[in-house]
Amino acid sequence: MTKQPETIPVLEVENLSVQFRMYDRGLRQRDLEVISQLDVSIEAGEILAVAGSSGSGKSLLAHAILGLLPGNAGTSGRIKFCGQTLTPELQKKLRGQEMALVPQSVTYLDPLMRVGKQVRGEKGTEAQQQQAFARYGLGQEAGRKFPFQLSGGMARRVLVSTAVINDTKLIIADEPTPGLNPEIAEETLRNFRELADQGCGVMLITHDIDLAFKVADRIAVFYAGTTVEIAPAGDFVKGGDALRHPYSKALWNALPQNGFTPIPGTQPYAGSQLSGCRFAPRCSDRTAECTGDIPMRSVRGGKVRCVHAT
Ligand SMILES: Nc1ncnc2c1ncn2[C@@H]1O[C@H](COP(=O)(O)OP(=O)(O)OP(=O)(O)O)[C@@H](O)[C@H]1O
Ligand code: NI
Repeated sequence: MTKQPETIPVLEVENLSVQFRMYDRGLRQRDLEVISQLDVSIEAGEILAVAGSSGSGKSLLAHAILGLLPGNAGTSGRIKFCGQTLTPELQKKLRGQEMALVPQSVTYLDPLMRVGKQVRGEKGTEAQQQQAFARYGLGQEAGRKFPFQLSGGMARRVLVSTAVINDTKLIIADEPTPGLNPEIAEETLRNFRELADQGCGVMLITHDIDLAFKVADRIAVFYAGTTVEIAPAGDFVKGGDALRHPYSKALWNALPQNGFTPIPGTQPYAGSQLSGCRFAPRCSDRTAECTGDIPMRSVRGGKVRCVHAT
C-alpha cells in the first residue's frame, strides 16, 4: 500500500507562552504571563475559529504569529509556518505576503493614501490589485479613492483584497465582523470560506461562537490565555455532551437560543499566575486534581484541557 503524503499544516503553534516585562514602582521588574502553553494548528483549506471572551489572549496570539508583539513582550515555544519555524526575520518577510492580517477595523487603512496603492503594498502590481478588486465587486475607480470616500462594505472588501493579493497562505482575521450589518458580515465570512476552499488556512478570531460555528471547520476556545478545547464546529452546534470542557458548555448555555444562562464568576486576569486549571474557581466539577498541571489531551476527536472530560 502506498503511504498517503503527509500534509504539512499551514500553521503550527506549539507550547507558546507570551510574557510582558513590567516595571513596578521602584523599577522592580516582573514578568506577566498572558499566554501560556498554547497549542493550535491550521491545515490548508481550513477555517479555525478562535473564540473566547475579552482578554483571553486572542489578539496576542495573532500578533505573536505575525511578529507584531510590542517590544516588552517575550515568547517561548514554537510557531511554524508551512513547516518552517518562524523567526523575526521570516515573519517580516512573510507578513502582508504569505501571511496576512485582516485587522479589526477599517481605521487600519491609511486615511491619507489612495486605497489602490495601499492594497498593492510594496510588492503587489496594478494588475493584481485590479484582479482582486474585480473579484470582490469593487469597481476600478475604487482604487483611486481615499478611505473616507468608501462605504463600510467597500472598505471591508478593500481589506480582504489586501489579504489576498499575494497568494496568501494564511489569513488571520481579528474580529472582522462586529459593527457590520448582517449582510456584509455574512459576505465577509463567505469570502473567507471561499479563500479556504481554494487552499488558504484561515484563523477567524471572534467573540461570537454563534458566528464561529456557521463558517468554521474547527473551533478553539480560549480562556485566560490558553486553549481549553479544540473541537469540530459541529460539536458546538449540538452543544451539551458533544462538548468536552465545562467552559465550552457554559459558553454554549450562555447563547440566547440556549437560554442565556450566565456563568457565575469572572475570568482571571491573564497575567495572574495560577497553577492548575484556570477555570476551576468557576467550575462545579472541580476536585483536588484540578490544581495540578493540566495538559491538553485527545477526547472524542477533539482536544481538551480538563482532567474530568470524557
Ligand atoms: N502591551 C501589553 N502589556 C501588558 N498586558 C497586555 C498588553 N497587551 C495585552 N495585554 C493583556 O493580555 C491579555 C490578552 O489580551 P488580548 O488583546 O490578546 O485579548 P483578546 O482575547 O484579544 O481580547 P478582546 O476580545 O477584548 O480583543 C489581556 O489581559 C491584556 O490586558
Ligand atoms: Ni482582541
